[in-house]
Amino acid sequence: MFRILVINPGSTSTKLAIFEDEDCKVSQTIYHDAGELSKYAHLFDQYEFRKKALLEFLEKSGYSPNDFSAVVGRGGLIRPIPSGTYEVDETMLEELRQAKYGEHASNLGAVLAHEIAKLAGVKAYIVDPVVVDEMWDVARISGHPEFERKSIFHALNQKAVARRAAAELGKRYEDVNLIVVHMGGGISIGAHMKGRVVDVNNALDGDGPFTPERSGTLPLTQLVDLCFSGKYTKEWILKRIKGNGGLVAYLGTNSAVTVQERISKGDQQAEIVYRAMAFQIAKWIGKMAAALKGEVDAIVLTGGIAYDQRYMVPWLKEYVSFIAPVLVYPGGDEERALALGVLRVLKGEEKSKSYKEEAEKWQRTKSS
Ligand SMILES: Nc1ncnc2c1ncn2[C@@H]1O[C@H](COP(=O)(O)OP(=O)(O)O)[C@@H](O)[C@H]1O
Ligand SMILES: CCCC(=O)OP(=O)(O)O
Repeated sequence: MFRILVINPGSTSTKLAIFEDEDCKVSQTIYHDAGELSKYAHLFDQYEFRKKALLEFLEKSGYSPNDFSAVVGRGGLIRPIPSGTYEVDETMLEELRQAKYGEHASNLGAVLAHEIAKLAGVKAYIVDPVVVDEMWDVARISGHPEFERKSIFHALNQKAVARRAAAELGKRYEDVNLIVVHMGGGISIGAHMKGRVVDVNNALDGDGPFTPERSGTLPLTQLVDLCFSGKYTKEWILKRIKGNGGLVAYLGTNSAVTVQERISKGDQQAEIVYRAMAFQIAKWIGKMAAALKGEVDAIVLTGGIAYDQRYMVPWLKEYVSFIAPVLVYPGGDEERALALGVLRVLKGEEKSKSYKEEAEKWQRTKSS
């Protein structure tokens, strides 16, 4: 039996789980509100507080680092690579610690996994990091050669629920076309064509709907004017785009649960903002339907906000049911997908990939 510790840091939560082979023995989701997170100027300033949550989880569950066969963390902002299970290595750790490719909570996954794995003398892994890139070249073109659209999204959960949806449709993932919508702290909408995510919004940039904590696509000229107004620092503006945008900016909370409570008590401002989020998500689903030329087997809703059966799910169905049937997987399958990715390696069913080799290979294909 293999026992695997799973560490999944998200922008609004830390999710932890312990698996024994395929069985989840214990799991916990800790939500972090916008006020708590706003104390930290940079992502790595959150390291100790997220580590404390992890150690408390281990203690409360009665485990110590020595109990694990391997540790797996959510994969963060590194260089673009194909889908798969990767051993955490020094190059990856250094890039994450320096935030060489940007800041996001997922960057903490590999670093925390490495720290616990080192104590136990076992290996640390990541699976399907947020930079998995299978995008068509035509989807990379932004509108100006100095700007490139990038594939940064909830790759792990999108792939996991897409496989589940395909199985539910009685087909292989490689034989279906799906639009997968992950609604968490960030929101990504991916066009999955026969097992490949051929287009997706960059969930971290101004590309997509607004989200609990991000602004999404903003009117460009107004943004440029703000940048040159002389009133704000670059950090302040970036924080409005990611961290203090979206629901946080309009309603002062990153919690869709709080917004739903406010709507149910008659808060009209909360209702119009939350409805606008649904409206923007629906329009992105429409874009992805066009990318798939209308051949869509199903639309799959997932992530924390897909638990919202009162407002978000029915609103989205109202807008997009004409495209394809809508399947709902609330929360998602991230912890299981992380554990199973490592289990396949531990059982010898699959080889783990080398980050350095795959990143260099990806770069060579791009430049050839
Ligand atoms: N039962 C629920 N109903 C509606 N929204 C929910 C529910 N549970 C969590 N959420 C919302 O989902 C969002 C977080 O989703 P999650 O996928 O956990 O995000 P992340 O991994 O980015 O932290 C938050 O806005 C949270 O309030
Ligand atoms: C980095 C893209 C994935 C993302 O937005 O994750 P969260 O929803 O956890 O912020």
